[in-house]
Amino acid sequence: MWSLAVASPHPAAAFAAARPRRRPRPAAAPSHRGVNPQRWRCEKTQAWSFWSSLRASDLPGGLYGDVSKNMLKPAAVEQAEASAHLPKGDMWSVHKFGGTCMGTSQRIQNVADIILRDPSERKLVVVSAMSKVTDMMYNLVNKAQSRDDSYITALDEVFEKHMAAAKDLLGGEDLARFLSQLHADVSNLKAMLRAICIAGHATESFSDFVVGHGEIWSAQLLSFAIKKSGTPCSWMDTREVLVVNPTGSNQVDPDYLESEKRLEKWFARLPAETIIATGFIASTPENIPTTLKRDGSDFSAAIIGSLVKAGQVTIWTDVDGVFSADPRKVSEAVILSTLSYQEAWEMSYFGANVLHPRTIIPVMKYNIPIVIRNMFNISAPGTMICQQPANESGDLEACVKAFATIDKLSLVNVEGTGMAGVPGTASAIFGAVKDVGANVIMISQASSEHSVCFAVPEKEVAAVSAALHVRFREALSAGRLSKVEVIHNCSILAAVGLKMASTPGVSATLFDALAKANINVRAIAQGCSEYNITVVLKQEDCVRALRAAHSRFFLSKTTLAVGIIGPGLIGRTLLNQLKDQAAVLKENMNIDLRVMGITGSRTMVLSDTGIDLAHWKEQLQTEAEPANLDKFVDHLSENQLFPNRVLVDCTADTTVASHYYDWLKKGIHVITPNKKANSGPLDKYLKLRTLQRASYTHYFYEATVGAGLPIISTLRGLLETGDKILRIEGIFSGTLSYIFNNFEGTRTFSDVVSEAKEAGYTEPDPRDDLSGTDVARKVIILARESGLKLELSDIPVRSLVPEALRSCSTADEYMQKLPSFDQDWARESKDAEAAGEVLRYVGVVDVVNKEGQVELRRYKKDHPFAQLSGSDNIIAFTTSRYKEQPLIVRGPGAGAEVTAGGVFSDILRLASYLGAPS
Ligand SMILES: NC(=O)C1=CN([C@@H]2O[C@H](COP(=O)(O)OP(=O)(O)OC[C@H]3O[C@@H](n4cnc5c(N)ncnc54)[C@H](O)[C@@H]3O)[C@@H](O)[C@H]2O)C=CC1
Ligand SMILES: N[C@@H](CC=O)C(=O)O
Ligand code: NA
Repeated sequence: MWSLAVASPHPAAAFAAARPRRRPRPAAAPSHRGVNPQRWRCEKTQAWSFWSSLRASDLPGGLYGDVSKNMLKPAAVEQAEASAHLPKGDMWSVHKFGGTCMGTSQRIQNVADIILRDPSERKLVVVSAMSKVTDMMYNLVNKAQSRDDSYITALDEVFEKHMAAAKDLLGGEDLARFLSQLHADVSNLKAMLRAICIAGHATESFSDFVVGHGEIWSAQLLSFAIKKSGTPCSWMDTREVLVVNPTGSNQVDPDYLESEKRLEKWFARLPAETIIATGFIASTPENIPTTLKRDGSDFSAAIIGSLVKAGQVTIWTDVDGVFSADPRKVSEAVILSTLSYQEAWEMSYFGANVLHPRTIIPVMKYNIPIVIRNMFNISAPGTMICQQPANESGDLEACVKAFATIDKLSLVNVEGTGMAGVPGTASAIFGAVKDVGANVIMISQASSEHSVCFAVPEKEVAAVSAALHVRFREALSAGRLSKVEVIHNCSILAAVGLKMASTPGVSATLFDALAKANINVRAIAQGCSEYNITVVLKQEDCVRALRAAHSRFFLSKTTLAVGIIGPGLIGRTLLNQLKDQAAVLKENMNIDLRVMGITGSRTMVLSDTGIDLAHWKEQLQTEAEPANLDKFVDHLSENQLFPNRVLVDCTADTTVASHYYDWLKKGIHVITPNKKANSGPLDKYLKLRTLQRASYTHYFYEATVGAGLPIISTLRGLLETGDKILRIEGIFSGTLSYIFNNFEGTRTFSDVVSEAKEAGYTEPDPRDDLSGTDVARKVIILARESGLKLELSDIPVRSLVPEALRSCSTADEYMQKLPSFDQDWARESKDAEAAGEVLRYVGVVDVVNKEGQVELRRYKKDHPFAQLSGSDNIIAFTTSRYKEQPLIVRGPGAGAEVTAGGVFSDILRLASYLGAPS
């Protein structure tokens, strides 16, 4: 079972400590009167009427002989004389233990201990059969029906299972009594199954009668186990008490009045304080054995809880309570401490295995709280389902309690202008749907009335579509309806919460979370009951949608699946920074970054849950597979665990950059220090930016200019606040800055270039720096950011690569040959020095004249550009607001740590755009 998590503590959260406790009476006295111990009178027992209720016509002629007499004598009859005086004043505490809880003798003993620890004066415990027994019993009937003799050995197994449990649990007289009853039951069942085998058929009531023994034995075992400790305890065969009417389709309706009467009679005979009742089984008004069908023992507990007006019904299971979302899909799902009846109801409708709505109805009538608890983790307080006061806080998180999903649906869209204002269209549509017996999960119609869409289970959609085509044949051919369209492979995501719709912002937050995870919503429904908002989406997006919505409302971690392309200098430095900072981000900012893949140009490593960043290098050597960018991207985008995906391109590769458009289109965010996309062909750049602006997918590239320095963000800030950029001028190359800052005196030009390369300032190929191309790219990036439509080829560049070295085939060859030009550089530098000047390689974006320049210029020694050191960049923005004195950003503009830091801060910016605290 999984259930729901709680967003904020509710007064009822303290329930665990005081459980079970008195429940305030509902304001209006319920019309249905409960069992009143004062009114119980001793009446002549009717118990045997049930046991003789198997109709003669149901039994194969004569074979059963005296079956009813041989059956275990009901506890009611057996113990009728042993009536203690009735306790007064306190309410019943009703418990229900399912098959898993009653799975072994040890577990039955644990159940007994739980009951004994319950301080309530009156306890009524509903039990299922020991685990697997119900299936074993159905199997007996099936075998007998198909005339398979092995039902005999199968019945022996059932016998042995219970005998073994009894021997473990009981001793002395109790054991002997249980075993003799068990033996008698099994002999009767053997005779009955033999009859079924001969007839080759069992009626439903025969089958229900056989199967019900599982509950009878488990109730007896538990009652003996409790009695062993000296506490008086009776067992109740609920077939004597619960009366239900079959309502077709595997459902029954309890007859509360008749059940109450019978319960009173039962208590009149047996006014016990601790009662173990059989779950699942009941009888018809004609005393024919039946079961509660699919609603099972939970329903038994709820009906009995309502009959005795219990103080509380505790459903014991093997999970800690109701989760905020399916924990198999959302690892951060939390246990809800409280849920209203309506919320629990909605959740179970939307697929959460909380409690069947029918289980909630009987107890809801009397405001009886249901508590779901884990029998294997008694310390967990569980989830209390009760009537909750309206949430007055207006707090979004408190409004949305939980999320649930339903898969394998199809959306049917009936569309056409002929529907608007025509009464009866909806009735015709849903009449056709009803005729094929399909179950409509949700309906949505926009007020234009031009289309009605609804969701049905995938397996029913073909019949629905065919029926609609037949029903609307004329309207379709006359054009009054344009189409009956089926959209396959859909899922529903439902946000559930009592006070959602009256709190502004809930749906905005939900849809924003979905939009940011690039999830397309196909249809929406929200009733005015305000309990849920339902969205239909593509099934493949459903888990991501669930996670995105859950993390937004529950302030759980903003999770981000990261793919790193190019673990070179910047890539590996970034990976190190991520490793060092991950715990802090989780702790302080609720951001959970998972590197799901790292790819170089030859090999790649992928992970479903996140690569261990302390060992990625070894993994890339030992566990790697051949690099394949498509597979890498698919791996990231198909991961269901993390709704938000980002690719970080740390290469300098043009081909990698050419994929950004497709990635953004897939909803994958892109972050990069690679300048190729933004300085490549203008049309592609514009297409990329247009897509980015139109979508919720982000593309950040701060490190492409000035590395970690805030250049792009400063420019954006100026533009977005309405400033007008006139000119951007500066030293944009860390490498060239370093070279001209350090190339003085006796040092050779080639030595300083080698130092810059060693320091990690240069591009993978240092000729990109020396040729001025890198600066030109940055000028283009800033020019385009400022609105100029320039191509790289529009920028005249003075290359510092000597003509003779331009044809070098590799960077290494270039570096080797560079010293032969040191003389030329020494001369140029000396000339400048003689004039009291320095050489500086500058870039200019002249927005006024719509052009860019890249030049080697000489500046006086007192010019700000002459004051730099190391790999400093300096960028001066002259704008309408910063006209007299430009706005200047200065600092190291190249190097592994600062560049990786710039990329990292883009990742965090993305996380904050996705909802992480800023
Ligand atoms: N070094 C610096 O100070 C700064 C660098 N950048 C940019 O950072 C990027 C990375 O620079 P570095 O780390 O210094 O270069 P690098 O050469 O050390 O690393 C690049 C990595 O990408 C890999 N790679 C190349 N093509 C690939 C492909 N198609 N698929 C997968 N992997 C591929 C290479 O094998 C290498 O491991 C460049 O675009 C550079 O312009 C930006 C600002 C400053
Ligand atoms: N090679 C570049 C690195 C940053 O973009 C530079 O030297 O500035
Ligand atoms: Na920058």
